[in-house]
Order: sequence, then C-alpha cells, then structure tokens
Amino acid sequence: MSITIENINKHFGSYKALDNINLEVNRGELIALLGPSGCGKTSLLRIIGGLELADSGKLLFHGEDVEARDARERNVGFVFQHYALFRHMTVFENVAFGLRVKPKKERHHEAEIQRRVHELLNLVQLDWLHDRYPSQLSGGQRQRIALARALAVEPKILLLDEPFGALDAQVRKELRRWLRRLHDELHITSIFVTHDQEEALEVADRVVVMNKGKIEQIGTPDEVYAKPATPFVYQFIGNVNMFHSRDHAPWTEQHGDAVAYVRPHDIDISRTPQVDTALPVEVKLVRAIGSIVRVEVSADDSSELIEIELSRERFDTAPLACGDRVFIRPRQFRVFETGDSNELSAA
Ligand SMILES: Nc1ncnc2c1ncn2[C@@H]1O[C@H](COP(=O)(O)OP(=O)(O)OP(=O)(O)O)[C@@H](O)[C@H]1O
Repeated sequence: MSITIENINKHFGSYKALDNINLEVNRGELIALLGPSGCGKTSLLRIIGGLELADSGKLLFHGEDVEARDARERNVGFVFQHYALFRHMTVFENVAFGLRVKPKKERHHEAEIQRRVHELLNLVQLDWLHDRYPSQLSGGQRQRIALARALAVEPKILLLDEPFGALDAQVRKELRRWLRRLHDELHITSIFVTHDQEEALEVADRVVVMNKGKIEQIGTPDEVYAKPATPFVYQFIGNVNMFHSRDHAPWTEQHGDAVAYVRPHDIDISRTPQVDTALPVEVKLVRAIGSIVRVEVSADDSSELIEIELSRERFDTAPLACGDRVFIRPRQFRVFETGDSNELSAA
C-alpha cells in the first residue's frame, strides 16, 4: 500500500515538531526516517499509524484519506524499541494475540490460528521457542517475536520505531540484515525510524533525512551519502571536513562566505605540491583501522585537524608517519554558502 504525506504540520504547545512534511512512499518500499534525537521522526511515524493527529495536512493510504480512521482501522503493524510483549503470555500466545482479539465474525478457527502462528514463528526463525515466556528470550529474539506479532494481523503497512535501538551493536547488525531479507520476502510497505546512519543506509530502499521537524533530503542510500543536498546531510551522514573560504579561498572557488565540504576519502596526499592550490600540512596521527588507514593532518597556521582516509593498499605504496610534511588537495568537494543550505558549486 502506498502512503502519501502532504504538507503535514504538528505542534506540541508552541513547539513545531513537524514543519510542512511532504513524502511519497511507494508500495512495498522500505523507508528509513533518519535524524538526530528530537527531529520529529517518531511524531511522523505516530501520525502515519494514527496514534497522533496532525494539526494540518493530508495523509493518504493508496490514495484514500485515512485521517478519520483510528489506529485499529488503518491496518498498520507496529514494532517499538522496547519490546511490547505480554510477559505473562508465551511466545506463541503473544503472536496469536492479534488474531484472537479480532471481532468474532472475522476471527479464524483455532486450527487456522495455530497454523498461522507457527508459520510466522518459522518466518522469524523462532518456532522452536514457541512455549517460552518473553523473560526467557534474548533482546534480539524478543524483537523478532514482536515483529512476528505485528505481522500476524497481516498489516498493509509496517511501522518500526528504533526496533533495534536497545540491542548491542553485533545483534543490531545481524537483525538489520535479517529485516532486509524479510522485507524482500514480504514486500510490506515499511517505515522505520532510526538515528543510526549506518542502519538506515544498509537497510532502506530510500532514506528520509530529517532535522528540526523538516525533511532535509529524500534519496537512495547512495544519493544521500554521495550527493548530500544540504550541509546538515553532509555532516550527519558520514564524516566530512569543512574548509572555510576565509582560510582556503581556492577550495571554495572565491565564493564570498562559503564552506567547502570534503569527505575524508576524497583527499589526495602527496610529498610535493601537485597543484598550486595544494595545502601544506603536517601529519599528526596515523591509525590503521581494518582495511583503511586514517590520517589526521593540520595546516601550519591552524590547530584544526583534517581527517583523511586512505585504503591500506594506497597507504602501503607511500607510507606516512607522524611529523611528515605533505601536501593535500581535495579530489571532490561541494561548496555551500555559510549558514545557508544553498549549494554554490561542486567539483
Ligand atoms: N507528546 C508530546 N508532548 C510535547 N512534546 C512532544 C511530544 N512528543 C514529542 N514532543 C517533542 O517533539 C519533538 C519531536 O519529537 P519526536 O519524538 O518526534 O523526535 P524523534 O526524532 O523521534 O526523537 P528520538 O529519536 O529522541 O525519539 C521533540 O522535541 C519532543 O520533545
């Protein structure tokens, strides 16, 4: 089911939590709402799910206005960060819950409920835990059961609010791959909220980057990483070095008050200046991290550190050590006006 969000606004008292949000989610798409704490991700998710009302704007499911429908009538499944499983019920009963509380005329026979629940438990690969209680499960297992429970009522839309937020890094990583595979199998239109950029880039078809109640950019993971639309997106997704026009005029191409944004892996290092605009720097730190080598340098007249990433292969052909004096130049950069999101140029 597709979702259309048009000019949605939401205030809490005088605070504007959502500022004119427009978003089109295609049928079967997996969308990540990504942004720092307090940027409005959860508020938007709750409005879509019918747990909160927007002040103004339109919300359509498959072209149909759903504002008047309450949460139960929207056919939406929820998974929250804190496992909302019923403690006194077994895993099986937790998943069966949504099926058992359906109005009598829609309710399935017991045999059908049994079949469906086992099918869902198999889908999340946890049927072998069906008679355990939530307290006897790991955090990751609980979230998979929470997802099975959300899927039991066959929602047309799945909303996930930081579903892996409370889990440790390794389990998070496994679960996000698992979620992607599951989505590829089921193709339910899904929106998940996260503040973790790696999670959003790895799992989603498209990423919606939010900041202070507004959408900064909507794009594929590759687009938001490689072509950030605003300085905020540049800084929020991936690492970036900023060069101000007052210190590095050639790199900002003489634009008045501007900043050139350069990713650490887009900087070349050489022993001799390859171009007039190369910046002389001193190496302050060299650290190998897995397949990359992180080098930090600073210009003579500045204490600001510039971060550079080299592949280990490249580093090995011309190793560097602390104290070395070298020249750097950006291979690729984008220039934005200071304090504004207007892009001035790209190279
Ligand atoms: N019920 C409420 N009453 C008052 N203010 C609220 C309410 N719900 C949210 N807010 C405020 O609205 C803003 C957006 O909140 P929201 O929960 O949508 O952000 P978020 O991006 O999901 O953040 P987090 O990642 O921390 O959950 C925050 O400043 C929050 O304090």
